Amino acid sequence: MAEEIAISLKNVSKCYKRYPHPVERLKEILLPGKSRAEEFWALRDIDLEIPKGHTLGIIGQNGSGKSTLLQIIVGTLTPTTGAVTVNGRISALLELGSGFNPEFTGRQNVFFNGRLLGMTQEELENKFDEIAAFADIGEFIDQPVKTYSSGMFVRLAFAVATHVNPEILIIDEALSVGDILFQRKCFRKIEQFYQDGKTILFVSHDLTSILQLCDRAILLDKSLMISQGEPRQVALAYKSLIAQREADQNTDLASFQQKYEQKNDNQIGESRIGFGGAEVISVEVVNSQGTTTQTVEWADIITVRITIYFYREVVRPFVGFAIKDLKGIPIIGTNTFHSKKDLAPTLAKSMVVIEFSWQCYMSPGNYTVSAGVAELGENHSITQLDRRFDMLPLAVVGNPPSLGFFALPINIECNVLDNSQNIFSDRQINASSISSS
Ligand SMILES: Nc1ncnc2c1ncn2[C@@H]1O[C@H](COP(=O)(O)OP(=O)(O)OP(=O)(O)O)[C@@H](O)[C@H]1O
Repeated sequence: MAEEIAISLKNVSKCYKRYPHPVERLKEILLPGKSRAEEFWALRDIDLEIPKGHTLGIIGQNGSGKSTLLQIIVGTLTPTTGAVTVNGRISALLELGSGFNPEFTGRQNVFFNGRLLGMTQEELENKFDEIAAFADIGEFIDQPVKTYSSGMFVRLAFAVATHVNPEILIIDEALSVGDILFQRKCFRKIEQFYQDGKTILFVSHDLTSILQLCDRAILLDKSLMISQGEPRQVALAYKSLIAQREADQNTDLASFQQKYEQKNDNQIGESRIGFGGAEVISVEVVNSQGTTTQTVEWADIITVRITIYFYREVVRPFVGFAIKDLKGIPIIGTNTFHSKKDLAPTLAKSMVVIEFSWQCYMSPGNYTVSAGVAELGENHSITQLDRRFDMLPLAVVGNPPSLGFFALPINIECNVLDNSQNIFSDRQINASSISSS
């Protein structure tokens, strides 16, 4: 059965008028008849369908068109060309302060903003305590919002946006303003929305958040949508783009090579960036028996062995690896520079093998191994010579009793202080305080 579409954009473009100098705007008013504005296309030919129940991450450098796209979807901007269809009630957290009256108190704004978002007075009265508890800004709820810090603002705005029962939730970067505990609370709320089958659009420069929260992503660049699909692939495309921009700015290095291969046999797509000069020839994982393998036992001592060929002399080389989970979230990794194991200068046409060994306490599951070689320059500037993302799949097997990314041996002690209060058997510990840790 075809998926129901929550948001559809067909050939959407947005053109702004820009004046090269403010005086040109004045001239246009005083001497009408001739437009003195220049056209600026903030979005071009965007074709996008977001099925219901999906969480879409939107990635892109500053000025790439992300906010323009969201505003067009929300309806606060009209596209210059193209058509937008939205199926479902939207609640959006766009610019800080939009939808709030600065002179009103937080309490008044909950009602003001809630009404704008389609709630009735009665619904808001019923929800108010829940909204105030989520925002958790204490007595500031009765102060004018113009006196709020940006963190308080986003707390209240997020609380309202997520408690008005939207079918589509749109969040533009706002969460980065809140403190870490509030961010966690918001993430849980977004995950809850996802589980409830709602559609979410999420803009962030933090790729880890995109990987954690989203099941698909798009990359905008200079008004165009240049990549869409699985978040891990789109995040890699973004990293390649950033590396390419850095390379373009570095005119000393004539050739920037970018290779991209799809390795379907491993179900992982390798991505590769670098200036050349050295090459990661191979990466192997070796277990404590000395066997090269892609499946290791939990708690075994494993070695990541990286073989590098240096085409030229590199004065301050460093080599590193990263292990990521299948969402692309880094789990463990280091490099010789961070580990203060400086490598000697290498000669041209030399082969070097570097080994990183550790006891593999990663939780059982599937991972990928990435590796790279780089050169340290003046002022700690870094030139990537060859970085190979997701070269190798790695499975950790075993059955350790633990939660989280690592299953570390945990020492548990119980001291019975008073026979009448055996804390474990009497379940005196508050269950919610355990589960929220
Ligand atoms: N009202 C406007 N008039 C003219 N140009 C505008 C206007 N609003 C946005 N732009 C331009 O359109 C481009 C896209 O802006 P937009 O705010 O959508 O980018 P963004 O990807 O959200 O950036 P950021 O990550 O910095 O928020 C930018 O170059 C911006 O300067």
